[in-house]
Amino acid sequence: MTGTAPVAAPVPDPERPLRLTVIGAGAVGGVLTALADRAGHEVSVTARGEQLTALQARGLHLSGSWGDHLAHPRASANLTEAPDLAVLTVKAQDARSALAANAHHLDGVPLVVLQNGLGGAEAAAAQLPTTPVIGALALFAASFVAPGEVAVTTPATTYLGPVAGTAPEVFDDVLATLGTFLDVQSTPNFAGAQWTKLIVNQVNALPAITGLSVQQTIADPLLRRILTASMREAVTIARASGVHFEPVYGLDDPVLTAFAAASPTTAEALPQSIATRMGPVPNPGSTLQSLLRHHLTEIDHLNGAIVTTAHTLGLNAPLNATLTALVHQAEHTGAFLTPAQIASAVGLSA
Ligand SMILES: NC(=O)C1=CN([C@@H]2O[C@H](COP(=O)(O)OP(=O)(O)OC[C@H]3O[C@@H](n4cnc5c(N)ncnc54)[C@H](OP(=O)(O)O)[C@@H]3O)[C@@H](O)[C@H]2O)C=CC1
Ligand SMILES: CC(C)(CO)C(=O)C(=O)O
Repeated sequence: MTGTAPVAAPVPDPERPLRLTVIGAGAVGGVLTALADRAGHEVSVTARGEQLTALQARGLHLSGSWGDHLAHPRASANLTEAPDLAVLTVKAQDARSALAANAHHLDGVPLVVLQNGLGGAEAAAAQLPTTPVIGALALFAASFVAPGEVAVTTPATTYLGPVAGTAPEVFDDVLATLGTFLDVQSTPNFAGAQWTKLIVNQVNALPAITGLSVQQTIADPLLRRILTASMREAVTIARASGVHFEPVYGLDDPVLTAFAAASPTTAEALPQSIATRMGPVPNPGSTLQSLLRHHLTEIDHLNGAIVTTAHTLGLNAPLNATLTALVHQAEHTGAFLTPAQIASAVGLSA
């Protein structure tokens, strides 16, 4: 894959385990916690609600594509000491308050911000000016099965990119450390990689509106047509704002340029290739998972980011705007829609 460089992982030193903390150990953070613990690192987490109670009482159980492991990380509502390395894995809308609550222990500590959407890592760097920040984009899929239980439904690479102001040697150290338990690659243009991931995350909205998995959504002819159209709209807006798509998950600038130029029917091959990569284990996606836990979603940072970008250019992204509104409707009503209802809402004939 061009523009990315695999890194040889160092062997963890049993004499001095690395003290890694995961801020917001939900689905993705839970997976990182269990993998890091299995690799011999000393892991602590912050969590809240039922998840915090379960972690303190029973520990954290990982299952799925990366095997089974039971970890007993130190769990608290907020950090109680400064770690060697921190990873922030809360949803975008919780990032600012989670960082504010832990800022005192993050001074000078390398912080990986693993978050979908645009600008999360950059916002963290602006909020914590004395903390070196590294951006991360996970392509593996993680499910929050129950408090204390997480599962990997699709194994895949996590892409890391430096944020302006972070020293190259700090970035290299973090890449090597995460490489001791995770499949990681560096990406030089992190903003371009965030955009490519945002195109992949077009798969999130329709499952949240229908209650279906990503794979079921893409298998449905009507939903696949809507998804293809929303992805094409997103690529068009990105290109209008001068984005260069970095290689992520088999997508890159030439692939997405050809996707936007293809006939709508030919273009459907792209979401189908994403479903194939995701494999057979149903993946609800992180947005539907928020809804199923009766939480607000990240949708304003996903399809909503396409709408915002369009507006800054004096353009519109009507399909992404409607999908954003339909996810908000599902947040408020708790009811799912059928493919035909969605087609009617977005003005497509069934
Ligand atoms: N799940 C996936 O497959 C993937 C997710 N991502 C991205 O990774 C990020 C994390 O997603 P995901 O793991 O699914 O989200 P989750 O909601 O499962 O995990 C986030 C956790 O952080 C907790 N939390 C929020 N604020 C705080 C706080 N201040 N202190 C302590 N804990 C807190 C949440 O608690 P509560 O439940 O109470 O809100 C929740 O348990 C998102 O940006 C997502 O888009 C990227 C790739 C794949
Ligand atoms: C890659 C994918 C689609 C995995 O589910 C994801 O990023 C998400 O669910 O938010």
